[in-house]
Amino acid sequence: MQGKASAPAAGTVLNALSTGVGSAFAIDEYTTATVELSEDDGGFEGDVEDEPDADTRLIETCVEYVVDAHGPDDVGGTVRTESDVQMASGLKSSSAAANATVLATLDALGKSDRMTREDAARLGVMAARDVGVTATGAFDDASASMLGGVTITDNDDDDLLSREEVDWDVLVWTPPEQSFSADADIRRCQQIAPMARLVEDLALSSEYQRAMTVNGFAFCAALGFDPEPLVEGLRQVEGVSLSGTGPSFTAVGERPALEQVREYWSERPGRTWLTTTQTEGTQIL
Ligand SMILES: Nc1ncnc2c1ncn2[C@@H]1O[C@H](COP(=O)(O)OP(=O)(O)OP(=O)(O)O)[C@@H](O)[C@H]1O
Ligand SMILES: O=C(O)C1=C[C@@H](O)[C@@H](O)[C@H](O)C1
Repeated sequence: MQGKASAPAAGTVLNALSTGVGSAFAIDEYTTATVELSEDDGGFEGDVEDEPDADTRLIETCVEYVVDAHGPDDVGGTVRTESDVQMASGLKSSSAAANATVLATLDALGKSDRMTREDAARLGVMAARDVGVTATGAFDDASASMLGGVTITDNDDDDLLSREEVDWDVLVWTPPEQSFSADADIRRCQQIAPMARLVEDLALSSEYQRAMTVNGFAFCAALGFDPEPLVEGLRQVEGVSLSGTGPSFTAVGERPALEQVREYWSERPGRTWLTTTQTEGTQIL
């Protein structure tokens, strides 16, 4: 029994580490999961392409929870992910890996109609909480990746507050470093809650680009990132932010303006590339 699914990465409008309310938008870069199940009870083994030392507990736990809920007894198997974006870079690869794995496992079981897509994202969030790779559960990131478009969520109760489709070009700068969400300084993020509430108000009014820019300055300050890429971005576009807990930055707007921003950002170490928003969300292949 084999199943395969592909989930988009995402960028941040509002980081949820401050108040529990977060917002993210899906981008056209993917993590793909392939799940093979067989009738044995040998457990589930995960593997991340080109990352032999990666922590595979998240994807193994996602397979296990789907099989427990919807599969027969005595099933074991493997799960392998391949990704366009590097892990722990602020582009929600953990949410994409979880979403792709949950839908690939349902596909392998022939049970893809058994869960709504929102609940499939919630199951991945539960696995992420249980293995400790998230601060709030990150239902904002998971819902954006599962449903596509831009979502706003309350991660305290995994509630979807809003979803809207947007059509932006997106510039991404990913420095070579990693920054794990589970290691972020939550206390400092909570200290900037008045700024997060302002970002939330802007996002709920669909002023996403201004929202993400305020988010960017606030969370660069709280998490100790240099805000210079934001200042460079604002010369050309209205929407620019630190993504997630970093270290990536994203800028959104029209392509010619983003090509100008790329001139500044590509002077820095790491990878700078252009992509677009994505509206289809996670797909079974
Ligand atoms: N492609 C992948 N395949 C399997 N597991 C992954 C993958 N990407 C991330 N993970 C899991 O998620 C953990 C990293 O989670 P983290 O939330 O820090 O990264 P991120 O999602 O890239 O960052 P952010 O939440 O800031 O966007 C990894 O240690 C691993 O357990
Ligand atoms: O781990 C978490 O709870 C989160 C991590 C980042 O991606 C944040 O952007 C997100 O809002 C919440």
